[in-house]
Amino acid sequence: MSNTDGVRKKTDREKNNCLVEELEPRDSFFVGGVSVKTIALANQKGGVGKTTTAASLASGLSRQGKKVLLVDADAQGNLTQMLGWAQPDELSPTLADLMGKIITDQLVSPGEGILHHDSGVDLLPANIELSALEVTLVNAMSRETVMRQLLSTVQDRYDYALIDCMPSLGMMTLNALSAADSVIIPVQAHYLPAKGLEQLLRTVARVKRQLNPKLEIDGIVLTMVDGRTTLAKGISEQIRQAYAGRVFASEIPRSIRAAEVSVENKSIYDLDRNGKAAQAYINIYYRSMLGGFFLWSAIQPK
Ligand SMILES: Nc1ncnc2c1ncn2[C@@H]1O[C@H](COP(=O)(O)OP(=O)(O)OP(=O)(O)O)[C@@H](O)[C@H]1O
Repeated sequence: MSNTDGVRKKTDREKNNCLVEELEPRDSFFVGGVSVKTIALANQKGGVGKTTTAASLASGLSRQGKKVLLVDADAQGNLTQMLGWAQPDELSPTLADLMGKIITDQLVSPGEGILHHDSGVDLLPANIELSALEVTLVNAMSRETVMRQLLSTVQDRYDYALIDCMPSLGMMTLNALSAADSVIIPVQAHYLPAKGLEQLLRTVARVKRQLNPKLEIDGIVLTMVDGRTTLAKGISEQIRQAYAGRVFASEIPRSIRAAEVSVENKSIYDLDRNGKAAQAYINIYYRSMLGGFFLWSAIQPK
């Protein structure tokens, strides 16, 4: 794949030129930005480690003394459950209620609906109601920037906001990308994700051009890498070659401890502070704090 890399990039640019659908132009473009460093964890493929990565980066940043808000933007409410709220459907208000208030022009009090976890990380929870809200968003004014408006009500309270996106490229993910300063893309090193990744990168490019000029890509994180198999090593190598310069050097290994993060209500640092998964997440948040990669030129259509 390495010797065809130059050809691939050219082809991708051509694809960008002809396949990019235009987003409806909206006056919402001019809504003020959020001043915390806001990072969206996005990949339309399910089960790739978005939620585990969001929770692990948040705990790590919190341990560095940063004030961190986690935003569960997935109707499955997995992040909400991971942090110990086992019945997300019984919570109120949730992200859906608060975004609904923004849509209907009601006042949202700063901090409304935010839950405080013992670890020091705060959470805007989600539940199944977010699915209905996503349908409502389609006909809402400034529909792509409702989350950005909501997060602007707490912008002075946090150093970081991490948004755990749905496994889709629908309205909620567009809202997350419109609210974010940067995006981290977890990719499971288990199959070749080229097609899905190109689609995601084109979506990020459209959002940057049309809704959120400050949006950057922090990088692709390879997750659940099984270092024992030559298949995983080969796939990891191929992804690094295909997306040269856009992949974090640190890989998240497949590990029982990392899997336990989703059920133990403990962070990877509590479970295995010196393990490879914890160390890899530490490297990634340090890299992200430094501004990630400057990769934009690689995916901008000419
Ligand atoms: N490094 C890892 N090693 C082993 N298992 C992992 C690792 N990271 C995540 N998992 C497990 O993989 C599953 C999917 O992870 P996670 O929920 O973080 O993915 P996701 O992309 O957020 O999923 P969804 O798209 O459904 O929201 C979970 O059961 C989680 O515990």
